[in-house]
Amino acid sequence: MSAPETGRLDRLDEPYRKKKPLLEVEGLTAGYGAAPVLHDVCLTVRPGEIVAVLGANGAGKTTLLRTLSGLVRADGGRIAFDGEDLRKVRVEQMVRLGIAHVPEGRGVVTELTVDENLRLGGLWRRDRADATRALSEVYDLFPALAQRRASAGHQLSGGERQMLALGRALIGRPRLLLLDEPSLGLAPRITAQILALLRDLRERTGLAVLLVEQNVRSALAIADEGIVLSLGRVVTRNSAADLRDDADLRHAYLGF
Ligand SMILES: Nc1ncnc2c1ncn2[C@@H]1O[C@H](COP(=O)(O)OP(=O)(O)OP(=O)(O)O)[C@@H](O)[C@H]1O
Repeated sequence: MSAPETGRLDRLDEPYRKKKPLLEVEGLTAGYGAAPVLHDVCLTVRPGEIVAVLGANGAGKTTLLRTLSGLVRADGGRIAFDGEDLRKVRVEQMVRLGIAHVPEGRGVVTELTVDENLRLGGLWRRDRADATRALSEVYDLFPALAQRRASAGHQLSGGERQMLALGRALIGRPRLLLLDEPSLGLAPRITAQILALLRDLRERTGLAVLLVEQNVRSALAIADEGIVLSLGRVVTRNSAADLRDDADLRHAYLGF
């Protein structure tokens, strides 16, 4: 396998390139048993940067997010978040540190109401007033959820559930969002709304996002950088604009 192509990253838009990385991953190896799924994965995400993780089914995208959030144990390599060694941080401490993971399949508690689900995301806040403020910020972001705050999770549409999962992650005001397949099962219009919201959040709050997405065009439309995984290895890292616009790159790494 040839070394990942990285030269074009120099052309990424400022100011993101100047900022110190928030997440730094080097030589990451991880998997579920004897044979690793991820091999020697390296990536960085800077504050306010959206990095899309692309690749075919089974390439290891979900495993990467699960390893970063501590759900899968890393066998080797370095994961640093704001300089702190994430491999030593327990899963339940990730939210306090500023990392939120929205897994594929969304993880909404279907028996609880919208309001209760959101409060779960802010339970760790000591200050009740702050938790209430965070809750109203999320309702401002998702007016559809505000209208359904008393509805149970199982009464929501797929799009509403995805918004709820995202809202629950955002209530902790994370610095880094690990987002797995937000478009899964959603109508293109809802997907576009959710992705536009991410872009807006990063502009306003400096939120950094590591975005796993099967819908390559949508992901590259909002991302700054794209990383392509194949069989658990990073085969290329490029600016999203190059992956979008350079037909040779697209054919070589994304197959379209
Ligand atoms: N819990 C698990 N136990 C054992 N192997 C697993 C487990 N989850 C995933 N794998 C294997 O790890 C590899 C990578 O899977 P992963 O779900 O990370 O890929 P992916 O790129 O997210 O795929 P998709 O786009 O289909 O969701 C696959 O070969 C898969 O079979």
